[in-house]
Amino acid sequence: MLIGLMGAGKTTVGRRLAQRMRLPFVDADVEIETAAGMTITDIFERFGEPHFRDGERRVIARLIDGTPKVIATGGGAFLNEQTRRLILEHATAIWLDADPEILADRVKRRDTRPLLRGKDPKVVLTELARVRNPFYALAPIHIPSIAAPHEATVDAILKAIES
Ligand SMILES: Nc1ncnc2c1ncn2[C@@H]1O[C@H](COP(=O)(O)OP(=O)(O)O)[C@@H](O)[C@H]1O
Ligand SMILES: O=C(O)C1=C[C@@H](OP(=O)(O)O)[C@@H](O)[C@H](O)C1
Ligand SMILES: [Mg+2]
Repeated sequence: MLIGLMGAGKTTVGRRLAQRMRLPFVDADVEIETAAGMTITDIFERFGEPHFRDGERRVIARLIDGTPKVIATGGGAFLNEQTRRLILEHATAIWLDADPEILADRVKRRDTRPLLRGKDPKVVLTELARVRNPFYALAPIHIPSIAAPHEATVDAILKAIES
């Protein structure tokens, strides 16, 4: 289960990790969008963040309950106390970690993250790192999300899982 801030690479690295482990890959954000029949941006706009977090918790509970898989969470999932407990008790949490400056650069390409809309991503991500990193640090595995290739990050994760 990959956790960490927006742009850390949970989705992209998670997909490669799953291929290497020959496990199915699921992105919780995609599952939420499918279940709700609308985009994350629309869920935030129409129902607000608490409603999104509630759906996120239910989706992650369902995914954890199923067959073994690699799961990419959305960056805020681990901050919800119930979701965090589920993940820590029933999955292997892997924190993909990078500096806010690097993350800000990576998230510029897509405009699908409601928390960053119309704001300076570096400012938002610096504040989120301050608040969230102490929680992410509860994960048993901590991996720096270095610059490409993703394969190097996947190797580091596989090594950490083995030991
Ligand atoms: N280690 C990396 N080096 C360079 N670019 C990366 C790296 N990890 C992710 N990216 C890029 O950053 C963007 C955000 O990655 P994504 O996997 O969506 O992050 P997350 O799901 O954690 O928000 C994507 O365009 C991705 O290709
Ligand atoms: O950090 C967050 O609170 C969020 C991160 C997003 O996922 P990514 O971390 O995959 O961008 C998505 O779940 C939503 O926009 C909220
Ligand atoms: Mg993602």
